[in-house]
Amino acid sequence: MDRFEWALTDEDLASAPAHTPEPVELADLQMLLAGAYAPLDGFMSRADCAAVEQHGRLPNDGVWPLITLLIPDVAVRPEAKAVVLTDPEGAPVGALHIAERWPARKPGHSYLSGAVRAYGDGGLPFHRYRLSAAEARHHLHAGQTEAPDRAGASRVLGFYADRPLHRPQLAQLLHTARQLSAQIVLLVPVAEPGPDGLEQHALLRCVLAAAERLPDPLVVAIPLHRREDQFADGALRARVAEAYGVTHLLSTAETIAGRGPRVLVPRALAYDTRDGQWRDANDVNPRFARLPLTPDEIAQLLDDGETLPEWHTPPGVARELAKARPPRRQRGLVLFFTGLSGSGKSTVAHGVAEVLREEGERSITMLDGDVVRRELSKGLGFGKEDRDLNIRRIGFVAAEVARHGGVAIACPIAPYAAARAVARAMARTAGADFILVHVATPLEVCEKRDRKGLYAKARAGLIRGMTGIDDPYEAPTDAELTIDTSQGSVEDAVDEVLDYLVNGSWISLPEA
Ligand SMILES: Nc1ncnc2c1ncn2[C@@H]1O[C@H](COP(=O)(O)OS(=O)(=O)O)[C@@H](OP(=O)(O)O)[C@H]1O
Ligand SMILES: Nc1ncnc2c1ncn2[C@@H]1O[C@H](COP(=O)(O)OP(=O)(O)O)[C@@H](O)[C@H]1O
Repeated sequence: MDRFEWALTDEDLASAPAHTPEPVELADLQMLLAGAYAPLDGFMSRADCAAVEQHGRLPNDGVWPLITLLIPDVAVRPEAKAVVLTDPEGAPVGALHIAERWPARKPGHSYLSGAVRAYGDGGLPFHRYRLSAAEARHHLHAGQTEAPDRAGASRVLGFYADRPLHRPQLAQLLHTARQLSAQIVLLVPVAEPGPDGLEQHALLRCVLAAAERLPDPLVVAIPLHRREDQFADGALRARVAEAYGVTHLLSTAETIAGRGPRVLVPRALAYDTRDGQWRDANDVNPRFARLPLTPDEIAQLLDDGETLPEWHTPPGVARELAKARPPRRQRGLVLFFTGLSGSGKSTVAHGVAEVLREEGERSITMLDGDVVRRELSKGLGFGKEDRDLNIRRIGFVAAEVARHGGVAIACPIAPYAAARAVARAMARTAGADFILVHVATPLEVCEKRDRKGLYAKARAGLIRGMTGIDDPYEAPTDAELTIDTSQGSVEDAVDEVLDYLVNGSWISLPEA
């Protein structure tokens, strides 16, 4: 592994170009700064990258994913000695002393390697829980109450809390910590929403509520980002845990390889209704056993507005989860119609909005095509880039509406799947639901309707780039609902959408 030198002056940094890295790179930077990737002290060198790509590991070291920084050449000129790395708001987080630069496969881009240092005050949410590896080890050392074991080392039991802890996980942790006489460290990954989509602050609050039930645990927020590769993720988790002083890792991950803490696979527990204890599932008479709820069962209870049962979830955790995932009736919702011009998106969307307004339970924001193009996307055309930008803007506004519990109804053509996926992701990140309705009326019918005469003009060659004629429409494969307005009345189409919303508990309507 290459070790890097840091030899930059304040003037070097003051005149260095700035660049906002991708979220994974920014998370890696923060991990490097926290000493969480020790012994790695900077973005990987070219030789290290080659080793990882070929063998999945660094020379004389264990399994590693690539820890790289890719920059556009225009952002950082070849003669630059350093680059200041900023968070998405532009606040500096760290600086890189460029040791090496080599061209990437992506045209116009290069990789940079070298040592990193903290710089500026950006990128520090979860401040109180963001301990560096050294601070965590110091804290654990100071908090040692148990005598060191025979080998002279004290034990630290680590657990990655990327989901809220319920009673079974708490029981497993307590049991294992007692057996080992170990202190407990809860590592909460906060670089991105959890695997079930739980927003990071909500996750941390859930973990803190659960932590009250453990004996003096150390809760650490770490900016660890998942990769595509589960194997590399597992290895990285073990390595980071080790850097934070963990000697034993309670983990369900199948693939934690190589060196690092001892990985303990927890026993399956069941709740014994006779005495209210969680114990080894094999030791509970099946007649009196309740198994832990699955993530899907928990999600269903929350969607329906049920309180999570006390035998399974401490009330403090249940309260936090109910706030983070309110019942669908109160949760923000983006209802996104897509389809060809004239397919009926606008007519059906307005029909649905009208019923919801009459009902009066929810606040409705209509992002109508014409209004959006006038107010939000004025000046944009119908080339791919402009259409994508239009959908991105709609997705952003819709997600903000939904973040605060509102219902946003949008009805653009949105011909490109990737742009629709961006809108979906923005809604999810805002803690809202996203329902894609494909208004799949056949082109011939849309063309016959031709309310604005655009199809006729397109056929006559008077306008270009008309969706469905000489511009693409990528039919969704991920629509929650598909309707065809060539069959049936407007009312039928509106009812189809309303039925879907009622059946999924997003709304309730009085019986007709
Ligand atoms: N070239 C071309 N292709 C498609 N549509 C065109 C075009 N030029 C203008 N129009 C009119 O603009 C409306 C579509 O705008 P959108 O904002 O929904 O389009 S997109 O989602 O950004 O692709 C669309 O309105 P709707 O009929 O309500 O869909 C058209 O009337
Ligand atoms: N079942 C139906 N659902 C929706 N629209 C219908 C239906 N039957 C006929 N139409 C007509 O089709 C046209 C659809 O236009 P519009 O809603 O503006 O489409 P879009 O927003 O997709 O461009 C309207 O004139 C509407 O009255």
